Amino acid sequence: MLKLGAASPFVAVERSRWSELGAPAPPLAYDELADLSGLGEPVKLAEVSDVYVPLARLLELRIDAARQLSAAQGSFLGDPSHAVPYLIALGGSVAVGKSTAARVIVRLLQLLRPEWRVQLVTTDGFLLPNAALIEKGILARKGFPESYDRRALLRFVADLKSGVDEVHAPVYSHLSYDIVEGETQIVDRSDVVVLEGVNVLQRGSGRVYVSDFADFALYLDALETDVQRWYLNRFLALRNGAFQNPESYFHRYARLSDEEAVEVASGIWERTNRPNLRENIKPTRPRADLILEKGGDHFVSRILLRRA
Ligand SMILES: Nc1ncnc2c1ncn2[C@@H]1O[C@H](COP(=O)(O)OP(=O)(O)O)[C@@H](O)[C@H]1O
Ligand SMILES: CC(C)(COP(=O)(O)O)[C@@H](O)C(=O)NCCC(=O)O
Repeated sequence: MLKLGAASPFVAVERSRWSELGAPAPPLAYDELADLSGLGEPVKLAEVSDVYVPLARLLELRIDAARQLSAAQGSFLGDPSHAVPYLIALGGSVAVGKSTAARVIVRLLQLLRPEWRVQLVTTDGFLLPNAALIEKGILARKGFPESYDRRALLRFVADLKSGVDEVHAPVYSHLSYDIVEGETQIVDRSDVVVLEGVNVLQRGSGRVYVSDFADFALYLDALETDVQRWYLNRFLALRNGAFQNPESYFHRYARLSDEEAVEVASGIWERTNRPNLRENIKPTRPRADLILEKGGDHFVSRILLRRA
């Protein structure tokens, strides 16, 4: 392990050392991995066994320890505690690979502990509907802090962590590029919830933040030029796939040439996602408990872990 200097709260673990932790790997077939992956290349099996399996083992250890602590404190207080879900927050830029990593982590936790109910929630469900963003003149700032119903998101995590039996999250569609009216995701009887989104580690002007309710916070990091490339590639893949659907908000981009599509996506990146990364997302990195640093090939090269 590498010390990052006396003032750093993190220790750095090189991939080679990290990959030796927490073996053996639970069985995860290539086909299943392809299903869990996003639009691009499937996540490599080596990436799962070297990076995500040790991560899932570490999370398993921390979840067990948190449960023991909660039970011990409950018996000290003479108040057997009502089990509440363990909340894992996963933040990072648009297109850095959060949804992909979150799906892999959820699946590995399910394989490691089949008795646990593990659910995935994405914060895009808490975006304001397009009509409200248009009214406020901030449609081009989708993903910025003010584009979310922050109070509803805070309420959601507060309810979850205070043991409310059934909590509802609104649902966002990347196809219609809008909130799906009347649809909700039910989170109930969960042992573990992974909450993924650009904003999970952000703080506003309030006194309480989403991260106050997170038991463990992950930040997925990469060079901005790499993330931009992944964003453009995903946009090109969407143009060949989802955008062809007439229901898609971006259907008007379905017939763009490669060059035109890159120009449109670069514009969205430069006007919206890059400034959001610089102003609102990257500054949350030091709040994480664990940072995964990815190289240009999506491989995690280094892990920074907050000292326990
Ligand atoms: N580990 C990985 N290996 C290969 N490709 C990946 C990996 N993680 C993400 N990607 C690709 O990068 C793009 C962005 O990933 P995604 O999970 O959609 O990002 P986010 O949820 O952060 O916006 C997608 O096209 C996805 O297929
Ligand atoms: C809705 C999002 C902010 C969600 O980001 P996520 O947390 O899923 O990475 C993003 O997908 C988005 O739509 N950004 C707006 C600009 C764009 O179309 O890329």
